Amino acid sequence: MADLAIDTTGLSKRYGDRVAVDALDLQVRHGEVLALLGPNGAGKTTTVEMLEGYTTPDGGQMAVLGAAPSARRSWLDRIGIVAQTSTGLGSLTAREVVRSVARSYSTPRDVGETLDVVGLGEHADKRIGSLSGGLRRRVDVALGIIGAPELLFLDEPTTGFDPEARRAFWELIAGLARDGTTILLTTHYLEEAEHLADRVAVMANGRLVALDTPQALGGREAAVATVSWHAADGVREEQTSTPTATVRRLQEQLGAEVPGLQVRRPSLEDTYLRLIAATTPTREEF
Ligand SMILES: Nc1ncnc2c1ncn2[C@@H]1O[C@H](COP(=O)(O)OP(=O)(O)OP(=O)(O)O)[C@@H](O)[C@H]1O
Repeated sequence: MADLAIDTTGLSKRYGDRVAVDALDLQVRHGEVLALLGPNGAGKTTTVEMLEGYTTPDGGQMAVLGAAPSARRSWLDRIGIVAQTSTGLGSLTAREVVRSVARSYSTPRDVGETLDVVGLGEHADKRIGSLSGGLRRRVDVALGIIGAPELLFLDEPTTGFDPEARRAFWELIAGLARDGTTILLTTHYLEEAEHLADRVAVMANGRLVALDTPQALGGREAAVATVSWHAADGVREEQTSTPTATVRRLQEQLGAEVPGLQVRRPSLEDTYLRLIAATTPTREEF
């Protein structure tokens, strides 16, 4: 379909006896940010590598930007990749590497602006080998976006980032998404998925076990809420599916400002852990 950036049907991959990806049906719209979550060994990287054209599927169909992934220049020109393993070009500077890769794209971004936007401005002329792990990861991100891709694959992009760098990265990704870039992101950080993704796909044992907005995943919106407040004899808690009515009742009993009032629904992490616990675990996940 023309409005899909990624469209897979029954996509499968096995390694020996091990089914890494098991008949995956996945549709990602143009301009969408989709976060792929799942425990170690769930099949996220294998999925991404098939969509990037690095791994050949054993079964199923896929269209990525309307075509089968390939080494064709015209297709690669529209794709950006930040893989899980980092660049090994330690003896060159970030600017040299990014400038050189920019030449292989037909309409690259400006090199200096790209280095600035990933937060490498003041480190751009240092050898990559002398940079910290987090800064080296930013070089990977710069290389992923230098071609101004329509579709960007990010495989665990912020591993090793400090909280400040992670926030700066989120702003960068949100900006790319606002400009219409389609983004497929794998991450183990639930907060990252919640912050960035339009929809979240949860994989376990090679299968898709849930796909929804971060707000609605696994029935989160409809889940029972916990209302807690400070009473004279300590903290009280009530489970309810009508928290607004409970708060109104508490206001009538305790006054307009209910002391220590909190209304909590399951976090994305609570929901994710529940979804994963409901799947059959494999040995690798322990
Ligand atoms: N090249 C390979 N050869 C053999 N088995 C592989 C290969 N690549 C992946 N696998 C297996 O396929 C399964 C899925 O692995 P994959 O790397 O896709 O999971 P993942 O969800 O990306 O995990 P992680 O969160 O640890 O990156 C695992 O059982 C893994 O051991």
